[in-house]
Amino acid sequence: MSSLIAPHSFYISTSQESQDIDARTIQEFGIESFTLMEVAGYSAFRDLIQRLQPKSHGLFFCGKGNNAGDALVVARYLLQHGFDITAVFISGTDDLSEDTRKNFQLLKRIKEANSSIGSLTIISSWNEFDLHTEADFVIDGMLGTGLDSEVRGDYNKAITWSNKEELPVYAMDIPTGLHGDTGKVMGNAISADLTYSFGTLKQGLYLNDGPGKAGEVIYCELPFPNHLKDICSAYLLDDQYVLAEPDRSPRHKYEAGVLYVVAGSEGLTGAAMLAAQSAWAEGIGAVILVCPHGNLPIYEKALPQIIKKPIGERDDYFFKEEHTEEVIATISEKKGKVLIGPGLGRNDSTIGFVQQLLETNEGDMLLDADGLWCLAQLKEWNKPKASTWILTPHPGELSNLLGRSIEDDHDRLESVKTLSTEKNVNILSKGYPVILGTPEAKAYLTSYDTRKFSRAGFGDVLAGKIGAFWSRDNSAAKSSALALLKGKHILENLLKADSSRIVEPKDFI
Ligand SMILES: NC(=O)C1=CN([C@@H]2O[C@H](COP(=O)(O)OP(=O)(O)OC[C@H]3O[C@@H](n4cnc5c(N)ncnc54)[C@H](O)[C@@H]3O)[C@@H](O)[C@H]2O)[C@@H](O)CC1
Ligand SMILES: [K+]
Repeated sequence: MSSLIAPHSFYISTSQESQDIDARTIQEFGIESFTLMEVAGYSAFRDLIQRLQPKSHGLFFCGKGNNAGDALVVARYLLQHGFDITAVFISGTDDLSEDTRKNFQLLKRIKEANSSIGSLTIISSWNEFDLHTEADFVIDGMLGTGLDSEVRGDYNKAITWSNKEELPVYAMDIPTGLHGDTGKVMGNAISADLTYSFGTLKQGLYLNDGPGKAGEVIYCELPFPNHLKDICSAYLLDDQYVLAEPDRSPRHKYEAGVLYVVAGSEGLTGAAMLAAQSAWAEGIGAVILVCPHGNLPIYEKALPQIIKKPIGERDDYFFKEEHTEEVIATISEKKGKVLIGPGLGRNDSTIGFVQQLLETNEGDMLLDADGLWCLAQLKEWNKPKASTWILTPHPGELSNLLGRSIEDDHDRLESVKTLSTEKNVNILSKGYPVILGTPEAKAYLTSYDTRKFSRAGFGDVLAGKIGAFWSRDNSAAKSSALALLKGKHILENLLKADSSRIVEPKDFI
C-alpha cells in the first residue's frame, strides 16, 4: 500500500526543532555555524539576484542575532555584484552575535579592499536612519527563530515604516514579528513578498497570519545531516512526492476500486449525489450508493452510472436503527471502502443507526459531515481495531469531536496530531491550511489557498474523491493527499482561465 514519504525539502519545523538540528549539526558533525550562515545567505543571494534589478539599492534591516548575519552574507554578495547596500542596525553594532559580527567585519573589509564595487552605508540605529532614503528593496534580517516576545522598541518602528513603503520585502527565514511556531503576529510583523526559509520550512509560515505575512516561501537547503531532521513531524504537502508513485493499473472493474457511499436523506439528496459523482469521475470500478429506499426515484433519474442499493421500505426517507444489519450486509458484498455521512441528516434514529454501524462494522470507513456529527454525540468512541478510519472535519466538527472550541490554526494543528494519534485515525482537518493528521503523529499541511472551497458542497466532492483514491489501494493518508492536490490543480486551471471566477462544487466533478 503506497504511503506518504516527504523529501527533506518539505519538512516543517518549529523554532526549537530547527535550533536543535542546527546545534547537533555543529556539535556532532563539526560543520561550523559560520558555514551554515554562509550557505544560508549564499542560497538566498542565488535566488535574489535573478529577481532584482541589476545594481539597484537595497536596505538591509538587521537585528543583532544570527538572522542579521544571514542578511549580511546576502549584502556581501550583492555588493560585489555592484549593488548599493545600506545596512541599518536596529539594536546598534556593539552587541552582535559572534557570527554576525564576523560577517559585519567581512562586509566592511570587502568594501575597503574594492572601491569599484557598490556603495556601503552603515547606520547604527533606527534614529539615524533617514526615513526618506530612496531604495529599491528591503532585506529583513531583524528577527528570525530567536523572537521570544512581542516585538520591542525600534523593531516596531522599522516594521511599521517598511509596511507603509511600497518596496518589495525579502525576509530571511521568517518575517520579523511573525512567531515561528504559531504563525501569529507578535504585536507587529513585517509584510514580506518572499521569505527564504533556511534548513527546514518554519511552521509559522503556514499557520494563522503566516501565509499573509510571508508571501512566497522559498526553501534554502543547509548542510544538515538528513537524519537530524527526523525530529520534525510536519510536512508540506506537494505533488513532487505525492504523485511520484503511479496508481496500480486495474484488471477488473471491481479491482479498479469499489466505493460504497452511505448517504442522503429527504431534502439532502444533493450531498449524496455530489459525493457519488465526484468519486465516479475518478474512474474507479464502481460507486455504490446505499440509500433509504424512499429516495431511490431521485437517484434513478440523476445518477444513471451509479449502482443504487435501496435500504428498508419504500416509505423510508432517512436511515434508521433497524437498517443497520441490512446496510452492513450490503457494504460487505464486495471488497471496498465506505464513505458515510453526506446529507444523512440528524434524525435521532439516524444517529442511532450511524453509531451502531461505527461500532460494529469492521471495514474501512471515511466519515464526513453528518457522519461526524453522529460520532461526536458519543461520549466515548473508538474505531474497531481492524479497520482504518478517515475523518474529514471542518473546524466546527473538529471542535465537536474534541469537546472544546479550537482557538486558532496552531491549536488546530496540535489537536489534530493528538487526536489522530490517540484514536489511531487519519484526520483531514479542513481550513486554511488543510491539516492532514495520521495515526503516527505526522501532519501534512497544504500551502495553497483553500478558502475558495468553503462553500456548501465542496466537502461532499472532496469526500467522494478521497473515497475514490482510497478504494484503489492507496493508503488513507495518500488518498487524502491525492484528493487535495486534485482540487488544487482543478482550481489552478479554472483561475488561469479567469482569475476572478467563483468556483462551484460541480466544477470539480
Ligand atoms: N538552522 C538554523 O538555526 C540557522 C539559523 N540561522 C539564522 O539564525 C536565526 C536565528 O538566530 P538567533 O537565534 O540569533 O535569533 P534572531 O536573530 O532571530 O534574534 C535573536 C535576537 O533578537 C532579540 N529579540 C528576541 N525577541 C525580540 C523581540 N520581541 N523584540 C526585539 N528583539 C528581540 C534577542 O534578544 C536576540 O538578541 C534564524 O532565524 C536564521 O535566520 C542561519 O544563520 C543558519 C542556520
Ligand atoms: K527576518
